[in-house]
Amino acid sequence: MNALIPRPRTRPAPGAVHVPDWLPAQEQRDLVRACRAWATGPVPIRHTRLPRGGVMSVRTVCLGWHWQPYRYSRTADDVNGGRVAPFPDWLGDLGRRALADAYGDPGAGEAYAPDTALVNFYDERARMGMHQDKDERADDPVVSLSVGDTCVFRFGNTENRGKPYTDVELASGDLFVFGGPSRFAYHGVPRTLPGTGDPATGLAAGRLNVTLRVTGLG
Ligand SMILES: O=C(O)CCC(=O)C(=O)O
Ligand SMILES: [Fe+2]
Repeated sequence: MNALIPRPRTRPAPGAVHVPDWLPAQEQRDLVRACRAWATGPVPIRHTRLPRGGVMSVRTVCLGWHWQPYRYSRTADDVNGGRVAPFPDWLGDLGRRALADAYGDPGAGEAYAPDTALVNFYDERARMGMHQDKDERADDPVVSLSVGDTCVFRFGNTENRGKPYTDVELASGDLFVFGGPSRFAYHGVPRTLPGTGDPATGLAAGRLNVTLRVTGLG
């Protein structure tokens, strides 16, 4: 929900930009509707299984390429073997607009060609530990869009999971981009703030996050 006083843009690290209230309400609703459809299949949204037997508390469904720890494939071999839904053109357009706005660089926007999206759903207990997005074979920026409950997004350094890091609140409609020197920075979601989302988005509870990436895979 929009605050009376707009939240300022911040740059927690070089190449990392937080743009509050970037996605208009109607597009948040459209994104929720699309995520709801993707969550049903061809590969259903699921708690990702980790190699050591654990499961992630977040539920994830992928577009374009399927991600499982720690690789991308065209088929969801750890779910139902299905081929993931295609990465839609409109989502690429959204990513180009996002990047151009975040960096104030129309050229960077035009050149951006994401080919995968990870759609994450957080219920009130879900969290994501500090990690790097490093299974891509390209160093193009990651574009992240959030809808629903606000979360604490921890954006760290490229060396380790610890300090220095910056905690940023990502609210519904916020954009976060990390590229350049921050592309391989550790980041995570220590918690969400249940009840902070506006049900008018179509999401009665929880948080959706969509990250767009360039896999560099052919
Ligand atoms: O939920 C978020 O804001 C971050 C998600 C994330 O880091 C990931 O999917 O790799
Ligand atoms: Fe990540």
